[in-house]
Amino acid sequence: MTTISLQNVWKEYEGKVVLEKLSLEIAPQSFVALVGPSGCGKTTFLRMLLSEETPTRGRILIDGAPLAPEPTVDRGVVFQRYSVFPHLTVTENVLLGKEFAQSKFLGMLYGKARRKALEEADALLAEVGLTGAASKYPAQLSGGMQQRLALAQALITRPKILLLDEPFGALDPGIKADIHVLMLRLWKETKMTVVMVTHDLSEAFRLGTRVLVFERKENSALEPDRFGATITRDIDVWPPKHAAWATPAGKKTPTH
Ligand SMILES: Nc1ncnc2c1ncn2[C@@H]1O[C@H](COP(=O)(O)OP(=O)(O)OP(=O)(O)O)[C@@H](O)[C@H]1O
Repeated sequence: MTTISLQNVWKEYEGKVVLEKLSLEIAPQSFVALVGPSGCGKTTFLRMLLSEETPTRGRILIDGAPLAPEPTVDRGVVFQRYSVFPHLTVTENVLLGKEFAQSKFLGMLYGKARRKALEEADALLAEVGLTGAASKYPAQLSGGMQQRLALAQALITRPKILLLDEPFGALDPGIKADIHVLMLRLWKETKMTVVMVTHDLSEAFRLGTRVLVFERKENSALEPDRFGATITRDIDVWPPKHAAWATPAGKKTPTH
């Protein structure tokens, strides 16, 4: 159960204001979809939640405590591309998430710990419909399968927060629809808080419990760097998804 709070957060790069006056409470188990014009700072927002960037002003709190200064395993991330490592097999890619979590320095799992991690990886691969692809390399998978793998890799550490940067943006519509069903199921089962950037409004409303619109309210031709984007719309999606998306027993996971 993770609450994210932003208190008057600003982000500037070399005097250029990208984001301003972000004050926001994200309730536990929310699925927040972020939309807005290109370049308005959506990825920057995610990177701040991941501690890859720090706010220029303001505070970000997780369950009331300041955000850790570096990325931690309780925050998973999936990008549109390049989330997985091409030289590792599907299973090795999933294990890698676990290995990073286990030991920052050695990064390898041995003996009993490795066997346990392998069991977890197998279960997760089954969950995302990739059992048959365990020994393949990412280049041998379709785009949809690669994103399923990226999800499995992000989920092996059981993050409390999952950050998604246009994860399904490059997928064909049919494959996208299947992975949406999977995403909602994973979100429900894990009880994570999800924050997803998307350019696709219908995706935002299909997956999100809440849709945030980022836009620049003010523009100045003379001082183009003066104003950043902020939240201009904050929409609770109706009907609420928690009840409607109960996982049926004997679920079926497509494999593309
Ligand atoms: N490390 C950086 N140094 C300087 N400027 C940056 C840096 N990262 C992002 N920016 C600038 O911040 C602004 C917002 O970028 P960001 O990638 O967050 O936007 P976005 O809304 O995610 O865009 P898109 O929808 O096109 O992916 C852009 O003007 C970008 O050039």
